[in-house]
Amino acid sequence: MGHSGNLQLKVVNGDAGYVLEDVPHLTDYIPDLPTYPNPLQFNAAYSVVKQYFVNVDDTVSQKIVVHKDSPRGTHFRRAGPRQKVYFVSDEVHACIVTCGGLCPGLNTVIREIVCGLYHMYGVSKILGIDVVNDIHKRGGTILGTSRGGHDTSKIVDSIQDRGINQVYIIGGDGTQKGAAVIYEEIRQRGLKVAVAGIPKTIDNDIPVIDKSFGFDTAVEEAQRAINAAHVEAESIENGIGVVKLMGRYCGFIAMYATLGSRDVDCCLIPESPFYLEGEGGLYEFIEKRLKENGHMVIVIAEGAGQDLLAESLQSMNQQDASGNKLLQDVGLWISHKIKDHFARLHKMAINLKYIDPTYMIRAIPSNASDNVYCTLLAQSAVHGAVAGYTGFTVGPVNGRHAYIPFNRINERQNQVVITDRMWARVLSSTNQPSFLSANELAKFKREKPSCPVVG
Ligand SMILES: Nc1ncnc2c1ncn2[C@@H]1O[C@H](COP(=O)(O)OP(=O)(O)O)[C@@H](O)[C@H]1O
Ligand SMILES: O=P(O)(O)OC[C@H]1O[C@](O)(COP(=O)(O)O)[C@@H](O)[C@@H]1O
Ligand SMILES: [Mg+2]
Repeated sequence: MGHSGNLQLKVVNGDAGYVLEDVPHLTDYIPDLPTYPNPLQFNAAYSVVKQYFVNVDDTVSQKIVVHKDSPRGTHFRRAGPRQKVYFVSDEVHACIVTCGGLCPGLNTVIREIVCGLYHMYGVSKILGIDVVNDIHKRGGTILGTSRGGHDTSKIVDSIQDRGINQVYIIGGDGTQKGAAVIYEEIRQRGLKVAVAGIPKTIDNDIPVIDKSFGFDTAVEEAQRAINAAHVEAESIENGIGVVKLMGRYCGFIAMYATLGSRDVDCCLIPESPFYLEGEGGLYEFIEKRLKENGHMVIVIAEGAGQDLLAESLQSMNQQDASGNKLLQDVGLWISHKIKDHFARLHKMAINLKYIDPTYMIRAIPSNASDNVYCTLLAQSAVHGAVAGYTGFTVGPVNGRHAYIPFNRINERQNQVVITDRMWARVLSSTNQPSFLSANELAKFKREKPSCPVVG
């Protein structure tokens, strides 16, 4: 594993507080590169488009809610086809790589990079990939994936030895950090190789972009587990259904699955600390809800309550090969705690069923809307690389696809902001306690400035 290295930032300041956080271009370090007319203008399918190409000066604003006197803030270069390209078709030798955990839509992105390169730019040399026809109907990734094992020098040696000049890297926060150091090494070696990142994560914790692909599909699949938990719980006296959903450091899947379902009585996420015993605690709430409704459903993100687990179990502080924290099974732990608590109470017999769909929500093919999203991501990445941009991640910012410099994607991870309206919607839909005292809430409001939340 490496680090982000000596990334050179391209920031353009304009009047009235306008800031463009631009992405690198091959001509930044290789002067006098020849350009060619974009072949897209000869493509029959695109002849209906009023304006073939994105204006070179188009940018996408990160901030869309503004006041009369507020600065216009950060902008990113708009994604899309350019009039001039820096590669001719038969010069391009592309490769595609997928890293990290699985995510619905990986095969669609692969397929659409291949199809985009071929149909829009006449490129046929794409390393190791022949037939992509129906791969979008399958979950997983046809290329395989892994955690750990990053050696920048060897990777760039291999790119150089094979004559690859466009690298498409699909992966999450770890992968985008890897992509950033690969780009930096390529720049230092002065190679004409465009590096494009396509952000992937089931947890939806990549900053700046509106949402990551596959997230909607995962939230939809999570409904099946929640529905089963609800059916089980409501069919038996004092039934409790506990569903554990993915989310290592953030609770977006749990939050959206809860809001999508409306059958959930309590949603627990890593960002919102909770406690079990005493007034305002989880046990008290469970007892109250069972008395009112006779059953309840709890959704818990896998990263929630890890501090409580560490207190009662021996914390092992283990990591996977990529340095991600390995978590204790909070779903199993909380199910045992609830069962033990009510067994000790004697006055209330409960029936608890624990459902852990884990990999089922991410090992499935993407739904139709994620497929469309993946297609746009792939095409934006291809347009960017062919136009000579490099060292960028592509993604929608306020609904418009943009090229975002790696440093912005890699500087932090997105989390649910529990002082934002979206979390309030959850609390209001479940009517669960916030588990926060007035003092703690005030502290959260002070400490956590609003950061982007999907939706
Ligand atoms: N800080 C880092 N610098 C360079 N490469 C990294 C870094 N963190 C992770 N990687 C590499 O990125 C790849 C995927 O990372 P991982 O965290 O498993 O998945 P994800 O990309 O989904 O976050 C691994 O090969 C890992 O070695
Ligand atoms: O068992 P694995 O493959 O390491 O993946 C499990 C973890 O990956 C995640 O899905 C997140 O990883 P990604 O950001 O790579 O999608 C977590 O929610 C989960 O804890
Ligand atoms: Mg990760």
